[in-house]
This record gives sequence, structure tokens and C-alpha cells, in this order.
Amino acid sequence: MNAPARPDLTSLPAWRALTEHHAAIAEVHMRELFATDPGRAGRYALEAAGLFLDYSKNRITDDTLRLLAQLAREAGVEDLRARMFRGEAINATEGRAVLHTALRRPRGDVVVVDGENVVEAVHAVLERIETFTESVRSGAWRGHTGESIRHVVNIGIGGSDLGPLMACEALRPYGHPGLTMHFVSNVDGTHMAETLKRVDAASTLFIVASKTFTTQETLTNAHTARAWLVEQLGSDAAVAKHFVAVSTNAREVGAFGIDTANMFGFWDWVGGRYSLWSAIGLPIALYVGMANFRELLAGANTLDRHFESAPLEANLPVILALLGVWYSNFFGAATHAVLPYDQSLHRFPAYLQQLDMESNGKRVTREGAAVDYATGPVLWGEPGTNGQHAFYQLIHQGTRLVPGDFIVPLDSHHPIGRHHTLLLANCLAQTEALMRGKTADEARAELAAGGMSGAALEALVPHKVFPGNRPSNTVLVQKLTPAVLGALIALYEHKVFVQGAIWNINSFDQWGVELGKQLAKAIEPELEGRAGGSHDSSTAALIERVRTRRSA
Ligand SMILES: O=P(O)(O)OC[C@H]1O[C@H](O)[C@H](O)[C@@H](O)[C@@H]1O
Repeated sequence: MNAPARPDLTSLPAWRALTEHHAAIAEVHMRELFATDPGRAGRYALEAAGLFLDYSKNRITDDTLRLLAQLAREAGVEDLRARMFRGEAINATEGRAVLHTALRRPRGDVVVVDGENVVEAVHAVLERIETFTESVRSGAWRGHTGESIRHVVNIGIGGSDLGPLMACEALRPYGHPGLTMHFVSNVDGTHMAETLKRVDAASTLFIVASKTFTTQETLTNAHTARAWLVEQLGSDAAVAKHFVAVSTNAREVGAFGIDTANMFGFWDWVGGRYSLWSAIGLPIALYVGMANFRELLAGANTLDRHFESAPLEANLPVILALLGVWYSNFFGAATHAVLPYDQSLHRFPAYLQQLDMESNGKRVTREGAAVDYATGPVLWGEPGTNGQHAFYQLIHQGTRLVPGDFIVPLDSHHPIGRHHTLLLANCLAQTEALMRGKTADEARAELAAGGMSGAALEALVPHKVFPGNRPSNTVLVQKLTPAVLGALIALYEHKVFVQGAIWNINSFDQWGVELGKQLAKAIEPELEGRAGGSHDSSTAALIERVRTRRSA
């Protein structure tokens, strides 16, 4: 299981060469690079799986790309990629394979784990999902009182929430008109209470989605929902027609009271944040139908094949990953923005936050040594153009370097009037402005043309200057179809993989979420006065204040 320890990242020849190269080009402005190289946009563009990437507005030259690809090679990206696709247990701290790519393989493909072809098992579950979703969508599946299903409430959190929620939002144009989707994740009772106000029990299906089926938030919400349903419909027997489960843990599903005939399984080689392709995608399949769900899988599989076979220099996720490494490790950028110019991708940044930050927010190497370089960035974003009117000021004129990905479809699902032309124009204008900036002379000339002069003009000039040289990627897609969405998600999954491989961290565990959970378990009885504990003075005083001041 244990591969030989890799040399430290910063001692690799390519790393050293990149350090020198960075010193040489750090001050070079992209305006200059574009002015002296008419072929730049054509050379720094790639297309695969319905995604077109323009990465020419980056602070790179041919040398940068050559050295970054060399870094990927020296860091063993290709070897780890092969080991992931083969199903080796590359998630060493949990002793697990990492095989979300097997979930989107066509029938007939073979991926063997522990002597079993998992692709067959994957398709067997897909067939069960197909049968179930068709019966719900057609109205054949009846609730306890004989009504068909009109509301679906997914109860899950993290990877058992963000993926299905994001994809259902993104694929609204494909959604079943008679189904309203709801997602409850937060243990804050408000989330469940406000959702239950909007559904009626007789026509509601609850999906309890939890890989482990032990997650406190999800189990608490599921118990509340079940009690509500039983009260509304007046019978425990109603649970059978209104609750299904998605989990790897049949025992706990049974203990909760859901018949395992109504359970859709998956496997421990599917990480939570990589699970929307598994039965965790049940809400997606219910909403957009199985044919579209299969398209989503097929789009991701096309990107997988590209990732697996394209040379590093022409490999979309590899290029995105290398650019991220370039900014994180050589320019000191601490953050990365994802800016979809598509309202239906409004939860995409939130989804990517878990994917990227839970995967690469690590501080020790796969061998357990503390890293001496930066790892995953703080990822964030909002749909354009809303961001433009909120935080783009900092991206244009602030003191921090914020590389960003601009994602936009050429065709809208809602081509009303000139909306989409305006949206596209804004997207293209922003990346141009970030790259070019505005010099003092340009600002001066503009102010003069507006009738200003003298000291007043000069006083304004510094405020009107945009330094530019701010990097961005532009991802163009024809239209946000299920296949394109699948490819887009897979693009980021593999980007995260490549970065984790270079940083030599395990992108597939998440021990960092455990300590808070542990402490919450200890504090919970203390808040109710059922136990005492030993804490720092701040936590102790806060517990005391909560215990004595809350009214219920
Ligand atoms: O699906 P579950 O087992 O309920 O887990 C839900 C989520 O909670 C955990 O704490 C992890 O941080 C996430 O990676 C996971 O997706």
C-alpha cells in the first residue's frame, strides 16, 4: 500500500527552476505578453468534453508551462492518476480506494476492487434508481394515503447535500414540472421547520442521505421529519411509503426504521464530496429523470477519459491545477474565486468549497511530515454579475492577488430579449479589465475628456488607476446541459486531485472536521446541565451563559 516516500516538493528540480523563473517574470505585465505575442490566445486554449478553456490571461509564458508540466511529472502526478483509476487504496489514512470515476463508467467497463468488478455493482444500483425514479415521476408510486409524490425533501449534509442541491439548481430546465425539490441540511431547526411549512405530508417523499448514517445533523433532521410525517398521516406505517435512504450503512438504516428494500447503496470507495454520481444523486435522478442523470455521468466520463489520456500540457484539469499551484506557491495567492456567469450555477461555488477545501486543506504530506509550502486556497465565489456589484472592487484594485475562473454558457436556456448578450459582455469585459487594467495616463486622458483639469484631476488619478495583470481563466460551454455539467464538475474534481498530488497530501480524507464534532458531543450535555467539563475560561463562560440565559 505504501509507495516510497516522495522527495520534498521544494527540492524537486522543477520547483527550483520555477522559483528562479518566477523571479524573472513576476513583474512582467500581461498587456506586454499579449502585445508581443499575437498567437497567445490561440496557443493557450484547450477544448475537451464540451468545455473550452482560455487560459491565456495568466501570468505565464511557454517556459512557465513547460516548467509547471515538468513539476507535475517530477511530483508523480501521472503515476498517482494511474493508481487512482486502477482502484489502488490511495486514500491511505482510511485504507480506501478512490473510485468516483468508476461510478460514471459505461456498462461493460471493468474496474476490479477486492476481486469484484465494481462497474457491474454500479450499474445494478443505477437500474434500481431508474425503476424507483420512474415510478415516482410517473405518479405510480403512491404515498400512504394514495397520493402521488409532488415534493421531495433530501435530508443530508456536506457531500450528501451540496452535490444534489447544486445539480438540481443547475439543471432546473430539465426538472419535472410536477416535483418540487427541497434540501434540509442544517441542524438548526429553522431549516426543517421552514421546509415542512412548504410541503404536505401526503405527497412528500423524504430521502435520508448519509454515507455513514451516523451524522448528527442528518439523523436529528430525519427523526424530526419522521415524527412530523407520522403525526400528519396518523400512522407509523406511513414511513414505508414516504422515506427512502441512501447510505453505505444498511445496519443503521434498518435501525432508523427504513426498510432496506427502500435503501440505495454505495461504497466506501466513494468519498462524500465525490458522491453525487452515486445513489447520493437520487434527488437529481428524480428531478431530471434517469436519461438526464445518465447524461450527467456520461459527461463526467468523457472528461475522465480526457484526464486519463491527454498529455499533461494539453490536459484541462492539469492546466487548471498547475495554474493554481503557480499562484498559490510562487505568487503567494491565498485564495481562488469561482465566478459563474450563469444563475443556475449559483450553488456551484459552495459545492466547490467542499470539494476543494475539504480535499486540499491539509498540512501534512502523505507520509505525515509537515509541509513547508502552501496547500489548498480559500475558494469562494458568487454568480456574476452580482459579484461585480459587490466584491469585484477588491479583485480589481485591492492589494491581494485573486485568480479566478469565469464560467459562461454561449446559449441560455432562457434567451429572453438581450439578457444573455449583456451577461456575456459583462463576463468578457471583466476578464479583459482584470488583465489590462488602466494606466495613470489612460485615467488622466479620460478625466480630461470628461472636462476635468488641474489639481482636481490629478487628485483623482490614483483612485482611477487599475493595475491590471490580474489573472483569470475563462471556461465557455455551449449550453449548460447535464453532460456539460458532468464534465464541469469532473474538471474540478481532477484539478483538485492534481494539486493534491503535487502538494503530496491526501486529498481524500477529512480528519480536520472531527475535533469540532468531538467537542460538540462533550458540550451538548453541559448546555443542559447534565454534565460538567473542563474548558478554557472563554468556552466555560460561554457555556455557562448559554445554560443560564437561554429561555428554553
Ligand atoms: O454522508 P455523511 O456520512 O452523513 O457525511 C456528511 C458529511 O459530513 C462529514 O463530516 C464530512 O466532513 C463530509 O465529507 C461528509 O460529506
